Amino acid sequence: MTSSTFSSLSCLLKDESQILKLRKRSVGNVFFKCSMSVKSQNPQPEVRIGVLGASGYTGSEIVRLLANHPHFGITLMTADRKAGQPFSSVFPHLFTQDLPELVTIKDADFSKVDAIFCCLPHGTTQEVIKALPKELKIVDLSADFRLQDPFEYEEWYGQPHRAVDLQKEAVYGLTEILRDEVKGARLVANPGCYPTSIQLPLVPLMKANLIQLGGIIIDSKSGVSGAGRGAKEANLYTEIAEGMYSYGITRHRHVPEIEQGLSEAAKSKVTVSFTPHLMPMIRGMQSTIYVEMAPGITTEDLHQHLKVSYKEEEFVRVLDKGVVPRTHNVRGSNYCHINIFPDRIQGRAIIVSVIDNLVKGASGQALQNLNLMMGFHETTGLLYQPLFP
Ligand SMILES: NC(=O)C1=CN([C@@H]2O[C@H](COP(=O)(O)OP(=O)(O)OC[C@H]3O[C@@H](n4cnc5c(N)ncnc54)[C@H](OP(=O)(O)O)[C@@H]3O)[C@@H](O)[C@H]2O)C=CC1
Ligand SMILES: CC(=O)N[C@@H](CCC(=O)OP(=O)(O)O)C(=O)O
Repeated sequence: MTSSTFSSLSCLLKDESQILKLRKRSVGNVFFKCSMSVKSQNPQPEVRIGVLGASGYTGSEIVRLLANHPHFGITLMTADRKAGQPFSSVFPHLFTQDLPELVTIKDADFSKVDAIFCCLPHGTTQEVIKALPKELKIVDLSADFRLQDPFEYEEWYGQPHRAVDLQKEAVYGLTEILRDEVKGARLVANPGCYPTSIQLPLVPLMKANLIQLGGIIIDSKSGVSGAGRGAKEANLYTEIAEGMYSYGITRHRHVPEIEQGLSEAAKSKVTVSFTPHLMPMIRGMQSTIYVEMAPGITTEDLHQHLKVSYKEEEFVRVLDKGVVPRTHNVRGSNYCHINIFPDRIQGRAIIVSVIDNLVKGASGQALQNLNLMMGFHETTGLLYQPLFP
């Protein structure tokens, strides 16, 4: 099929799954051009989107992804310190789009939107979402609504939860695992980046009782964009370049989120050793997970089970035996690559999982969720191929 045939055909298709099948026989870049032309012929968006925190890393990543979306159009964008500045001066790489100005949340007109991506710091988020009109669909990228138990929130976040009803209402948006719940949700708590990279491989294995619940060791590494765009001494180039360090040892706030998801999958309390590391790279995240297999189970069994579990999934790829997942191979995309290796210690396996923290670990998964909540195919606007190297 030639590029131009693909463009004309896929622009005529309404059903995103048909486009997906077509794309698999063509190239990703052509799909991008097609989606842009659909958008330009359709100036009134079907779904009007607000991005709260559009001047941050995850907010701007939402804006980048929505450039490729045929149904969603941005009609509201907020910022805090950068309110009043033209978006094109805050993020010149996104200058091609016709975007609204950056306003404060106080000045935002929520009658202009049908759905919200909330890309604000945790703590602030619960106060903001509590005050929003109740009919809005919301995907929240912060940690505020991920934990089901308000006391656990208080223990790990150091202050009482101030929107407990919303915390109860929120659905945890690990899309591949909780797709049906996400479809019917009004408020989705988008998972943290580390918990996404960890739960995607472990949840299916736990549900099938293929690994032991004890002795799980998780060593994770993140790019610096995971810490957001706000200026902090610890994130200066001089502090990050040519070195790495672990942080939050035994007390990182993603521990309860990881344990909550794994305990639900195992139907029994799971406790993990989790150590995150900051790496001298901009994007990307790797989790290396050491597990003990159930008696009689081999790494081939784990690999085969994950292959089967994710065989219909666009965004989770279980690599062929021996192929090492690399952050470069998912960069800028919504893909998660996973593989499993035998440990030298008998009975143990080593699982490696990689994502882009800003895409599958944040804005990409958020868009996947909002697509489902609004009744569209979940891959809509997300079929970017990774940016290698
Ligand atoms: N970065 C990542 O990889 C991931 C981040 N997350 C979570 O997503 C959320 C956003 O993260 P990220 O984009 O990295 O953060 P950034 O620091 O890059 O952006 C934060 C945004 O929130 C705005 N903001 C800050 N404080 C306030 C406030 N008090 N009132 C209103 N707006 C405010 C900022 O505006 P201004 O710049 O104008 O001051 C900016 O637009 C966080 O909760 C984060 O933990 C989740 C997964 C991964
Ligand atoms: C490198 C870095 O600093 N990463 C962040 C995690 C990013 C994330 O997922 O944060 P939320 O849970 O707030 O959404 C951290 O360790 O706190």
